[in-house]
Amino acid sequence: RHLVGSVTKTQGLRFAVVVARFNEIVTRQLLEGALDTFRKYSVNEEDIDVVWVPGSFEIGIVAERLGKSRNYHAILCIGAVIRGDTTHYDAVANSVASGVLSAGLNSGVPCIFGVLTCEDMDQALNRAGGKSGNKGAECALTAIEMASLFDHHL
Ligand SMILES: O=c1[nH]c(NC[C@H](O)[C@H](O)[C@H](O)CO)c([N+](=O)[O-])c(=O)[nH]1
Repeated sequence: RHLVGSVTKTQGLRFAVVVARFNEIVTRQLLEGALDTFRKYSVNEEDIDVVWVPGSFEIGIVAERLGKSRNYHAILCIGAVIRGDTTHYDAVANSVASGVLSAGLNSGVPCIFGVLTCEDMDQALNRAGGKSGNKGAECALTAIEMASLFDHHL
């Protein structure tokens, strides 16, 4: 048997989106891309909760708490870690990735990694609705597939 999530059967699926305010000109566009995709795939507005956190470092603990609430089928994590001239880029980038992974493993609810890690603002904006597409939209599709896989098969 091949167990696969469907992206067409979204009825009843509930999502949380954890989004970082840091680099908001990027993360707001990632969020819009995600919400547009949820709408396009007929996810009801009232089945989506958006939770804002100060920075990407804070995403993991909030995602785990939302997962443990058992209120959501998947949690989409959105942020933008940009090296630019910050010194603790590596510390933040590495901790954010492991934070999102742990949140999923610890809560048992799929936590989707929609955090950009870029060298500069241009790269980030290109991936948030620019010429490289919108990572927020891509990750919303991943969230739907994983939510459906877990809800129907796992
Ligand atoms: O989301 C980000 N947070 C950043 N730092 C803040 C961090 O996420 C925490 O909010 C902060 O360290 C307090 O815990 C960033 N940089 O510093 O470069 C960044 O690029 N992106």
